[in-house]
Amino acid sequence: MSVNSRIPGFYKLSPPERFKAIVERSGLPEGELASMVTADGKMLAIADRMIENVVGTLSIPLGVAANFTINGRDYLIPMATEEPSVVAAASNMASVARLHGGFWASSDQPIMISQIQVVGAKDPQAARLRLYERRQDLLDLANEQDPLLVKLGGGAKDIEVRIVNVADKTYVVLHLIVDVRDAMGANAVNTMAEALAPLVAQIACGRVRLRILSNKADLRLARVRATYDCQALGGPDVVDGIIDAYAFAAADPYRAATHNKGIMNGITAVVLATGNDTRAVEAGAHSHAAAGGRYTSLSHYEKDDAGNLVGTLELPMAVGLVGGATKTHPVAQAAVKLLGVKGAQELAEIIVAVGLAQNTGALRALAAEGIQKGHMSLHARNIAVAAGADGDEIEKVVARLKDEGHVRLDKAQTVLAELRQSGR
Ligand SMILES: CC(C)(COP(=O)([O-])OP(=O)([O-])OC[C@H]1O[C@@H](n2cnc3c(N)ncnc32)[C@H](O)[C@@H]1OP(=O)([O-])[O-])[C@@H](O)C(=O)NCCC(=O)NCCSC(=O)C[C@@](C)(O)CC(=O)[O-]
Ligand SMILES: NC(=O)C1=CN([C@@H]2O[C@H](COP(=O)(O)OP(=O)(O)OC[C@H]3O[C@@H](n4cnc5c(N)ncnc54)[C@H](OP(=O)(O)O)[C@@H]3O)[C@@H](O)[C@H]2O)C=CC1
Repeated sequence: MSVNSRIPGFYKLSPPERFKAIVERSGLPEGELASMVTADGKMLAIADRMIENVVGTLSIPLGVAANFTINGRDYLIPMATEEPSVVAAASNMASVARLHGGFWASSDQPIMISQIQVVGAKDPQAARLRLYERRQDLLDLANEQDPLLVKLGGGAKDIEVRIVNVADKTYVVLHLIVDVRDAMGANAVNTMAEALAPLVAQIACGRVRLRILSNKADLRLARVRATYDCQALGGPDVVDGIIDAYAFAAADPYRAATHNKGIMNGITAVVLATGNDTRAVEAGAHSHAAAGGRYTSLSHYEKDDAGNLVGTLELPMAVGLVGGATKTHPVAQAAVKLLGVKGAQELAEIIVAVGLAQNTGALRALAAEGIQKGHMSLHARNIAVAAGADGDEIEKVVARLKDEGHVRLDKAQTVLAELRQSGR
C-alpha cells in the first residue's frame, strides 16, 4: 500500500498527535506500531526536545562491561549495543589484560579543527600568507565568541592555512585550531568559524563557502596499550593466530574494514551510552585508518619477550561531557556518573581501552575456536525470540539449538513447534 508522506506542519504536532497521524497514513492497525510509543511521559518530553518529529523512543540494551582496569583504576563501563557477545567479549579481554595491570591509555589535549573554505581568491598563495599575517586578529575574534571556553583554559589557539586544488579550482582553506576542553566541540567551533567568515573573506579577497568542523580530529588522538597473558589467551598458537589476523588486516582493506568494525563494536557502544556523537567518532576512526592513503588496521599487535601479546590502538576521539545528549539524556548522565570520569580526556581514554579489548576479544575467538561458537550461542536467544519463543520457552529453545549446533531461525521454529506439541 502506498503512503502519502506529505504532512505539512507535522513538526508542529505533539508526539501523540504525530503518532495518530502516522497510524492513519500508514493504514496499519495501531497495535502494530504501538511499541514505538512505550516511553513514559517524561522520557517522551525529553526525546521531543532532543530531535524533531518525535513519535516515541527506541530502547537499546545497556550492558555494563566488567573487569576493566585503566591507568591503574577500575571502571564499570556502560555499553549500549544491539549486538550479542560484544559486552561479554570486552569483559573477557579486560579480565585477561588485568593479569598484567590492565590498560595504559593517554590522550592529546582536546583540540578540534574548524574549516573555512574560501573560493574565488585571485591570488591564493598570497591570500594564504595574508591570513597568517592576521593570525592574532582571527584568534581574538574567534575567542570573543566563547568567553566561557576561554575562561576554562580552552579557546582558539592557532590557525593553519592550506591550499586545496580540485580540477581547475583552487580553494584557500583556513583551519581554526580550538581547544574545546570538556566538550565534543562541534557547536563551539562552528560558531567561531561562522563568526570569522566575513573577516577571512575580506583578508583572502574571496568568498567564504563552508564553515564547519572537520571530523578528521587528528589533533585529538587517544591511545592505549595492553599486555595479554599468553597462557590466559589460550597459548602461543592463539597469540600467533592473533598476530597473523592483525597482519592480514594491516595488509588487506577488505579484512581491515571488518577488523576495525570489531574495534567500533566497543567504541560505538560506550560513545552511545554516554550520549556522544557516534557518527563523529566513526568518521574520525575511519579517516584515521585511511590516513596513510590506504585503508588499514587501526590497531597493532606484537609479542613481548615472554611471548605475551601486546596490543595497541590509537585513533581520534572527539567525545565530551558538557554538550549534546550527554547533558540531556538521563541514561547518558547516569552512565557518566557510573564511570566517574572527571574530564573528556579521561572518557576518551576509557573508550579506546574498550575498543582495544573488543578487538582482541574478536581476534582471540577468530584465532581459536572461531567466532560462531561464542557469538552465535549468545545470539541464540535472539533467534529463539525471533522464532516466537516466549518466557520459559526461550532458554529451552536456546539449549536445543546449542546442543544440536544449529543456531538458525528455521531450526528454532522447528524446535519451538516440537516443544509446544509435546507440551514441554
Ligand atoms: C563470548 C565469549 C567471551 C565467551 O567465551 P568463553 O571462553 O566461553 O567464556 P567463559 O565462559 O570462559 O568466560 C570468560 C569471561 O567472559 C565473559 N563472559 C562469558 N560469557 C559471558 C556472558 N554470557 N555474559 C557476559 N560476560 C560473559 C566474562 O567476563 C567471563 O569471565 P567470568 O565473569 O566468568 O570471570 C567469547 O566467545 C568471545 O569473546 N567471543 C567473541 C565475541 C565477539 O567478538 N563478538 C563481537 C561480534 S562479532 C563482530 O561483529 C566482529 C568481528 C568478529 O567480525 C570482528 C573481526 O572480524 O575482527
Ligand atoms: N560534524 C559534526 O560532528 C557535528 C556535530 N554536531 C553536534 O554538536 C554537539 C556537540 O557540540 P559541543 O560544542 O560539544 O556542544 P555544546 O555547544 O552544547 O557545548 C559546548 C559549550 O559548552 C560550554 N561549556 C561549559 N563547560 C565547559 C567545559 N568544561 N568545557 C568545554 N565547554 C564547556 C562552552 O561554552 P558556552 O556555554 O559559552 O557555549 C562550550 O562552547 C553534538 O551534539 C554533535 O552531534 C553539530 C554539528 C556538526
